[in-house]
Amino acid sequence: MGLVAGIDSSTQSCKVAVLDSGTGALVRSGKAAHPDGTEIDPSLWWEALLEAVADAGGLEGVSALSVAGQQHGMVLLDASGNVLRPALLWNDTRSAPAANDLVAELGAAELAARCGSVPVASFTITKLRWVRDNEPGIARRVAAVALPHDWLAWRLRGYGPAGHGPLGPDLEELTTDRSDASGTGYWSPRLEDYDVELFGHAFGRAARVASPGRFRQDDGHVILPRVAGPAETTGTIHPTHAGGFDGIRLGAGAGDNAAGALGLGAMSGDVVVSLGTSGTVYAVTDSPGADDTGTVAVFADASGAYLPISVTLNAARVLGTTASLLGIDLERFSELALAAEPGSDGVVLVPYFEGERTPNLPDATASFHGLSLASTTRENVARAAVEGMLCSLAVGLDAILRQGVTAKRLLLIGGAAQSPAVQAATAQVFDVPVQVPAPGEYVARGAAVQAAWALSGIRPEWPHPGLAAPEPDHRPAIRERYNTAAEGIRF
Ligand SMILES: Nc1ncnc2c1ncn2[C@@H]1O[C@H](COP(=O)(O)OP(=O)(O)O)[C@@H](O)[C@H]1O
Ligand SMILES: O=C(CO)[C@@H](O)[C@H](O)COP(=O)(O)O
Repeated sequence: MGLVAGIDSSTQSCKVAVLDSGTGALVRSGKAAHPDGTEIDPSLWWEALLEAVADAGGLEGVSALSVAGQQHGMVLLDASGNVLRPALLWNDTRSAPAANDLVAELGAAELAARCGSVPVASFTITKLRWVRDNEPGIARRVAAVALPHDWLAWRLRGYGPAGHGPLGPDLEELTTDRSDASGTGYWSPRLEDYDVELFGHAFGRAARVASPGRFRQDDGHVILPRVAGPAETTGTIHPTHAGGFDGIRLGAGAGDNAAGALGLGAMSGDVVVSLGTSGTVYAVTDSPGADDTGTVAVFADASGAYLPISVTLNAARVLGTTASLLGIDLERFSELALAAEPGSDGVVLVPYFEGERTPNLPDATASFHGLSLASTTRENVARAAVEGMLCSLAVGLDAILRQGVTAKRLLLIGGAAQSPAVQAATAQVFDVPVQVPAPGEYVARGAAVQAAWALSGIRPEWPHPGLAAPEPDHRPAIRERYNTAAEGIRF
């Protein structure tokens, strides 16, 4: 039995899945937590990755591995490969004014045309503009900019600063993939290339693509990771980081949502709703769309196609926060929500607890609406939290469908997808047949798909894990009440 491994280094944790390369059956898995926060020292991701690999029983028998990661995180490296500051993550909103500046300077339509998206605070390019304006001393020392999965893969291959990488700090060996490059805001899905002029406009410094084997002259250019192809082997894991095993191939890696699509085998006609720290709704399309409203970002996927996506800042933690408010655990929370009627008797939660990315309201806060003496019950509050989390994503799906995407099946994944209340409410909020794959880490599974693809040269078609299917039960009134409440919010 050949083995492949997939890693998901996401916001709240690092997950490792070791699978049978022939059947896709899960053989063993591991997990390690990440600290909370919107800016994190990448060395904590590295330690969690090593801990999660150990928790999964190590890499013995593994022939290939890929790393998927939370998107957009800004890892700044100096010429010696040192991380210059904690990484600002996708959910850090301090660069919202910088995003507004870029839109004011270049226009939403031009930005969307050049790099597929209207950048908001989540995008790497806005974080770079924030560093230029607020940390000029650091900006001057930046020799390379990497994303979380890029940096972890570079470290796994043995590169790193003195004392942390047996192969030394060769920045020319940095690689990424098209799906994660899409989230920088300076890589174009249409051109399949970086827009280095846009990078220079935002950061005030010239950039070039990493060139393996190039003798590094300090030409003053910021190095951007080379974009590897979907089935490319970018190197091997250094034995030091593989428990002494040598020759384990490393795939290109991916952004977590694109890896999730690979893990599900999502194809045209599928839409995926992922309820993790972020809420995402995305489809797989053969051509890039365009959206200059900012509701939909046009990313590349990890298979050579495209991934129009809408993302919210507030997803699974809406339920955790509300459960804490009610003093109950998530299992009891689901029971309570199911005890309420669909529509929560008119109670609506607009869940902008951390501000919101879509719509772009970084300073917003959450709000309850429709509370009366009769409707203010624990059951209605719980259900309103579930419905509000889903409705905010349904707005994004509407925008994706307006691009001509067809939704024949909605696949529900992410930690909160395991909630029976979430599964039932999804069938009521969305007017698309819902299927819930068996509990699993589909981002890590997708990274393992990529690893198997790099190993064999053929994209594996592993059988689809078991699916639950809540009965269709669309309740348009839920969205109507939510839209009325949300439209009134301005920050
Ligand atoms: N049964 C459940 N009901 C509601 N939320 C859940 C449930 N199980 C896990 N979660 C939530 O899912 C989140 C973790 O999901 P995950 O997809 O791993 O997140 P991420 O990939 O962003 O780290 C946590 O916030 C956790 O509280
Ligand atoms: O910002 C995005 C996608 O644009 C998020 O999807 C992040 O990639 C974080 O993912 P999770 O940690 O929530 O899985």
